[in-house]
Amino acid sequence: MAAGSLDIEETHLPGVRLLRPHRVGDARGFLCETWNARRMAEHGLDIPFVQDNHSLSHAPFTLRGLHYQAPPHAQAKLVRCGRGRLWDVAVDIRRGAPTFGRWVGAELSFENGRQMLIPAGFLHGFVTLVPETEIVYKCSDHYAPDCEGAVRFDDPDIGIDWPLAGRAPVLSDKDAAAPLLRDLDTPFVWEGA
Ligand SMILES: Cc1cn([C@H]2C[C@H](O)[C@@H](COP(=O)(O)OP(=O)(O)O[C@H]3O[C@@H](C)C(=O)[C@@H](O)[C@H]3O)O2)c(=O)[nH]c1=O
Repeated sequence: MAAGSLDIEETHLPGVRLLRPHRVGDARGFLCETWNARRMAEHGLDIPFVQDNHSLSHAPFTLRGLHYQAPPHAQAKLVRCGRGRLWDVAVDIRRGAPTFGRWVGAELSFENGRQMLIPAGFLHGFVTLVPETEIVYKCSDHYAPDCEGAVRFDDPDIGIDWPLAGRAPVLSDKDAAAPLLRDLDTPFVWEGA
């Protein structure tokens, strides 16, 4: 298999996919194509990514999320782990969607090379599982602080089964003060299957 090939796995949330680019190894290590617009378009995934983000979390069980950017600056994201291990989550918040409020989670690590593709209309969050974990993600719109929003990571109506091993996560003040989904006037509307 060439470095540009990849596996694409559907999840139970329509539009959320797990991608695994093929790594071509040799004596030096490996190479893989983490994003190839032409190849993705062949799979019907024609996403105009315009910004890449990279963050480092020192402590294990650092939890960032659950976040979204509202229209007109809604973002699809393609997420992967640059170093370490994290557990990534997407939550459907499109009003009227049959899967409204449902979540999907997957472990992304440097070792497994997995990526999560999260369409606009979904919350995104993750928790790091080991120290010094890096996340790298592509965004389909630019950062627009006025359009940012968040929902509590432990919202009981969503019921995410975070792999926290009984620990309290490290949160930003903003995330600790986030509202519940039931109190959010979600800016996303399901447009049908
Ligand atoms: C997201 C973002 C933040 N910033 C700035 C704002 C702030 O000073 C600093 C840290 O921002 P935050 O606290 O919002 O970072 P963080 O909590 O890591 O926010 C991120 O969480 C994950 C789950 C996502 O999905 C991202 O879209 C983003 O919301 O970086 C940018 O300049 N550009 C950006 O694109």
